[in-house]
Amino acid sequence: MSAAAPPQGATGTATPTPIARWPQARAIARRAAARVPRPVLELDLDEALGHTLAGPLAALIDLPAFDTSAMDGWAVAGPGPWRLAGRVLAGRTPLPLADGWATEIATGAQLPPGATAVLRREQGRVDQPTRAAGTLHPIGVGLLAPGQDVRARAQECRHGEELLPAGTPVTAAVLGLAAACGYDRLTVRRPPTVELLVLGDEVVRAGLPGPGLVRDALGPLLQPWLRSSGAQLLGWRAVRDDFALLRDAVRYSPAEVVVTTGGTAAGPVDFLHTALADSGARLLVDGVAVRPGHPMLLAELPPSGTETGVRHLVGLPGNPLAAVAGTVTLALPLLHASSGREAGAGRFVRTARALSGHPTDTRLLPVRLTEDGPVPLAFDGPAMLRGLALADALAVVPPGGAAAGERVELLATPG
Ligand SMILES: Nc1nc2c(c(=O)[nH]1)N[C@H]1C(S)=C(S)[C@@H](COP(=O)(O)OP(=O)(O)OC[C@H]3O[C@@H](n4cnc5c(N)ncnc54)[C@H](O)[C@@H]3O)O[C@H]1N2
Ligand code: MOO
Repeated sequence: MSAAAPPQGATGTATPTPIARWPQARAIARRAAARVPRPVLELDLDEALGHTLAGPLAALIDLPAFDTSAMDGWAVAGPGPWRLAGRVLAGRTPLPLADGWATEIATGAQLPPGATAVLRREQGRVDQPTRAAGTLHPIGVGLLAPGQDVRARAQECRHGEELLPAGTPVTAAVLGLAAACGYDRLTVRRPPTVELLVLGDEVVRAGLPGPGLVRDALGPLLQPWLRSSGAQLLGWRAVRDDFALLRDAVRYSPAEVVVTTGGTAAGPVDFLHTALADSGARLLVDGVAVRPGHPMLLAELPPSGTETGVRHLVGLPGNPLAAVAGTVTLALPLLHASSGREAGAGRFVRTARALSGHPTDTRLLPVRLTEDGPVPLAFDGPAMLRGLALADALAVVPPGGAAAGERVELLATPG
């Protein structure tokens, strides 16, 4: 027996787990995350990007906070022509405006009390006998409607109004909205920590692969996907095809979620199952009725030295598109749920053409979205990424295929 081989007896779990249907596998992954308590953190806005809101975001002020001019021009009171006096710039407090008067105003400036509308610069002409005084005449506009070109206070939201639900991913737009309504810090879920282990002696991380070797496609592909799930990626490393190395890498990983690639099948150096059994892991999913990717698995790991809570391992198959299928089926649902993100309603489109499926299993198909719905891309074999790199989404084709006119679910492929 080589040093790479598992010990006698460590040949897998005692009770084989039945192959899960694809929707069931996703649900199991989400449910597994529910067992993990998830504390909250307060972060400055510039640290919060990519996290997930722990509670609803409620406005701390009215938005806008005051009646605001939507245009450069004049704030006017009553019907024109108007006598002209002064100006209001953004950021200044205006004086009240009496009926029949107008004052020059900038976009974003606070409307003077008493003003009824804003006349745009291009809609007015000023007779100005002196620099201090003049008369403003409207050109080409009839009676100004009350509130014309005024953004009324609280038009967007009222103080205390809920703007976003708990579980919303913090995007750049969320940061902008939070800042606009008064936040300096956000309360977010503490992200789950993840470590990526890339298995396989044949996998090289740089340069042109030599004879019999392949370049690691999954480290570069999966790191951004895992990060975009709301998780904190602790790092990734290559693990050689050696039973003890793999077992220890899994056992002592500091992460709450370990994601492995390769080693899921039954090859002579596919040690993942035996390493899990030897580590006291409990398989929650061991194979999924999906193509590609059917050897994917999900296991619950006992606590490690550094991580004392429940830990999980997602085993992705080594074939790159199969690993992608495992990511969208098990890894992302687990990590989204751990981050407090909602499952979402799912996105469905009608397919104009029939999509061929697997006789008994769900098929995940890289597609381009056109006016006719999803169009399958060529080069969609389990070992290929050429189709995926051009894809807008993965179409979920039910067992037996989808007929023309049928609705199919689309899974987003993170950017
Ligand atoms: N007897 C059986 N053999 C296989 C089965 C089966 O059911 N019975 N399933 C096949 C399917 S389907 C898949 S998928 C693969 C899964 O294999 P593993 O998860 O054990 O992965 P490996 O054997 O380590 O690698 C498979 C393939 O992928 C290449 N690879 C691995 N890692 C990377 C990487 N990081 N970047 C690029 N390419 C990678 C590796 O070189 C192999 O070509 O098992 C089938 N066999
Ligand atoms: O199902 Mo495998 O996952 O075909 O490549």
